[in-house]
Amino acid sequence: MIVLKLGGSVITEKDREETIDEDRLAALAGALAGQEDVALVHGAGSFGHRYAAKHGVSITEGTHDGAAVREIHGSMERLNERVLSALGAEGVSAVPVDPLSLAYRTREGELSLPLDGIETMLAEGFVPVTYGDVITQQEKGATIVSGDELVVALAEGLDADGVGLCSTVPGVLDDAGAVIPRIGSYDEVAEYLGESDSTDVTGGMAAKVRALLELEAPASVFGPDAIGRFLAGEGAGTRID
Ligand SMILES: Nc1ncnc2c1ncn2[C@@H]1O[C@H](COP(=O)(O)OP(=O)(O)OP(=O)(O)O)[C@@H](O)[C@H]1O
Ligand SMILES: C=C(C)CCOP(=O)(O)O
Repeated sequence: MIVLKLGGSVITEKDREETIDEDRLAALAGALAGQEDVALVHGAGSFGHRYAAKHGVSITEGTHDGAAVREIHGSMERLNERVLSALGAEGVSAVPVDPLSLAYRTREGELSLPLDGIETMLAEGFVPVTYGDVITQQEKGATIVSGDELVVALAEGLDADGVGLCSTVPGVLDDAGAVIPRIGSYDEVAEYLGESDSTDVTGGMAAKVRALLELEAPASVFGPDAIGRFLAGEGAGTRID
């Protein structure tokens, strides 16, 4: 099975509040038509990040304010609903997986994500669709979990054969803007890796590469045009292994 993340900046217009990139989302959903054995994750883009920033909540900064949690989570639910309906329109048997209700962080910040329900969804032919969200954390109230963290937890826990991150960029880029074909260690590319270029409380490309290098399964970072190649098992963007 594969774990695939649709980047928030791909499926939304990241600089326009709560705005979907309809054409992009429809094209990605079309590429996934007929696909099974895939767990999907999506990021926040213009939906979750600005509410998280407004309330000062991040992966490490928590809140005990229920209204803040509801506002961040509500925004992500609205985005998830749109992703589900785009997938549904292509006949994908997509079903939601809500991190706030399912997952939590320990006091040390470790993510706990029970997988039995998701495994059963996959076994029954559903395509689970989860997303970066706000989740509770012991002694901190609630913090953000990024879609990238969920990708790692799903890939490890479900023993994925492959991992894909579909982002706005065609891959991890070097200082000349060229796609780096393969990354085997963080140090070889650290100088090129930066933060996201818009409001993003979870880290941009540096955090992604770091997390993907820790996985057993090979991972790829690619742009929306390459999703078909990725799903066909062909080379797409940057391979991280
Ligand atoms: N060396 C690099 N190569 C490619 N992108 C880079 C690099 N350094 C920084 N970036 C930034 O990382 C961004 C991708 O990370 P970002 O977190 O925005 O993506 P996403 O996963 O699509 O969105 P989201 O986090 O909302 O789900 C790129 O748009 C770019 O601005
Ligand atoms: C900001 C929120 C709610 C989730 C962030 O998830 P990401 O866009 O995958 O980093």
